[in-house]
Amino acid sequence: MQQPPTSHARLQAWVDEVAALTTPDRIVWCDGSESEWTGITDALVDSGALVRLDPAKKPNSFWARTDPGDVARVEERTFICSVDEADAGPTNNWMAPAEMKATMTELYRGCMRGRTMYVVPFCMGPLDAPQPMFGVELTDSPYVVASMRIMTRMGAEVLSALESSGADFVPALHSVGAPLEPGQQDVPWPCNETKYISHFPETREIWSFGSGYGGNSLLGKKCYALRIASVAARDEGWLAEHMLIMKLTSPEGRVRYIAGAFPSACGKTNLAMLEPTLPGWKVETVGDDIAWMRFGEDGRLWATNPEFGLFGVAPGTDFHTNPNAMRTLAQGNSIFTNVALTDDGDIWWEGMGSPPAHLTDWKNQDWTPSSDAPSSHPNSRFCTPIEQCPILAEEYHDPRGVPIDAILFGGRRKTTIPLVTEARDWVHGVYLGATLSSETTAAAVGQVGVVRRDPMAMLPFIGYHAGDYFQHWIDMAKGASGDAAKLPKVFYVNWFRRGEDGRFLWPGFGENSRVLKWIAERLDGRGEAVETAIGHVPTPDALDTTGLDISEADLAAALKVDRDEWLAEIPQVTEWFTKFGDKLPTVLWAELDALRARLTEAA
Ligand SMILES: Nc1nc2c(ncn2[C@@H]2O[C@H](COP(=O)(O)OP(=O)(O)OP(=O)(O)O)[C@@H](O)[C@H]2O)c(=O)[nH]1
Ligand SMILES: O=C([O-])CC(=O)C(=O)O
Ligand SMILES: [Mn+2]
Repeated sequence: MQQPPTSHARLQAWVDEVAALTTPDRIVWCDGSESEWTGITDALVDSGALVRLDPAKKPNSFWARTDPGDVARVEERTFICSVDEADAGPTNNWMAPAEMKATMTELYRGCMRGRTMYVVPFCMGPLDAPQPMFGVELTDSPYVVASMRIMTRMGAEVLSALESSGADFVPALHSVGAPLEPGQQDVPWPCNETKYISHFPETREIWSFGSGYGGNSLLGKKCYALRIASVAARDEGWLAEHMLIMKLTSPEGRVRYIAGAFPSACGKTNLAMLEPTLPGWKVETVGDDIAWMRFGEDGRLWATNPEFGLFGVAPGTDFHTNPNAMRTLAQGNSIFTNVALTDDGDIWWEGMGSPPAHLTDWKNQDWTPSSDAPSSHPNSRFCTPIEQCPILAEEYHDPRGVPIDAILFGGRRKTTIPLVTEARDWVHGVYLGATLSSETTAAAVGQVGVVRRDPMAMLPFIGYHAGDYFQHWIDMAKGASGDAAKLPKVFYVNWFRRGEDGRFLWPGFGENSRVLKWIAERLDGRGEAVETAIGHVPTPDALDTTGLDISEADLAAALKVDRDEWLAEIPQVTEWFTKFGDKLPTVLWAELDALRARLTEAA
């Protein structure tokens, strides 16, 4: 008798059960090998789903176009299916697990007909971690398999580690929801108008249906490493956060590790890969999107990046803004989705220098610089191996991670929020995170540019009640062996404040190193600041602006604490906090009261 593909009984039973429900033509157990990648990408090229880029320009790289209706995360269709509705809280969509499973089971029935079901064993974080974080994704999308090979550690090694440890894994089921009838011609981007991105926090399961877009389909990323992991983190006393992690070294050689939470498409990848304009300063990348943070034996908060690749916003990325991303991509082995294709087999997007005379746009139409619409979707993405990043920190590979000195919160705000503010203490820092606001971006389906609260940049990713999440953050102070000095210092940044003429006041990108320098000085107990009603803000002189082309007026406007703008925030924050009822930690109400009092006193 033939050996079953795995000795892991629970995995085998689940694969059999899903196959019986979804009825794929065949099942492939992915080993993650080079030859498997070649086979999958060759087949996608043959079917027209991918276009191979010119190997002289981007070796082993591909251009993908989605269905125009499947370009971003679908927050309206994302569900936290806790047993008790109250556990999902006011910021999540909820459906009872049994009801969701009944609904989705009918959608899944026969949904892989005519397709291959791939079994993708993956591990979030290093495989040699003390407790490797396993998952297995079942998917009928070869695009997802290829992308998962870039974004996670996956394949035979993971499966054998899973088998030999007998460890548990997060089962993550994905289907594009587009069965093929015999003889039916496939489309380049199969998907379904009906979409569900469902999470079952108690049983740690993920069910995704109808979308092939990365944020909805690469289930190790947002679904596992944020939504499911945030629940595990609450239960076990750690944090799963939407954060970049960077290593910052001063000219004197002093190393600081900084984590930063900015909402989707608000600058994490760019800050994580920053090339400082200040001489002698060095930035190295540990992570660009997700941080898992646990207390070490030393009482400090240590962060790891569970991912293996970068799934970054393409538009705006070029040699001036993010040279290290360009160098990463130049090495190839990447998938570009919804960008434009040049006539000579390379990729292009808005922000990458002056446009060529002709392109094929993300909708596969001819495009010229006189075209009305952009050539690339604003949420077009590159998917590329993080190990190709030329400034990857060696600590990336260390399962212990790095001890975090500072946490930055930041959003995209035209007004109100100064370039940088240091929190007064940990609880005030949690208040800043809990009230973080940002203009919406193209990373999620819906209106762009609307200011909304996005607490800790986790609004779409908290897998439970956000009020409990705030309390969990406050309780982290107890985890630092009671020694508050060991907690990271919290800062609030805004690279996106604008002048009355609509210009960005601050040049951003590599120039953000000047703000990082001030933060490092504050960590050293140096750095000039004024104590304002909202926290400690640098004096214009305290920022190193040597060689920077910025007017005094713009710098002052970027740093300004405008009392009226801040007073106008108070009723909005009150309304926001009221949503959480008695789940809102009372210390956060106290922070709001204290802020109001300070603002009024300052009058
Ligand atoms: N003006 C300005 N724009 C920036 C800055 N940093 C990033 N951006 C732009 O903001 C957009 C998104 O930046 P990313 O760094 O990809 O955002 P992210 O936070 O990693 O986003 P997700 O991958 O969606 O979580 C890009 O178009 C960038 O060019 C900055 O300092 N100033
Ligand atoms: O998940 C995605 O599609 C990309 C991402 O990082 C985000 O939206 O924050
Ligand atoms: Mn993200």
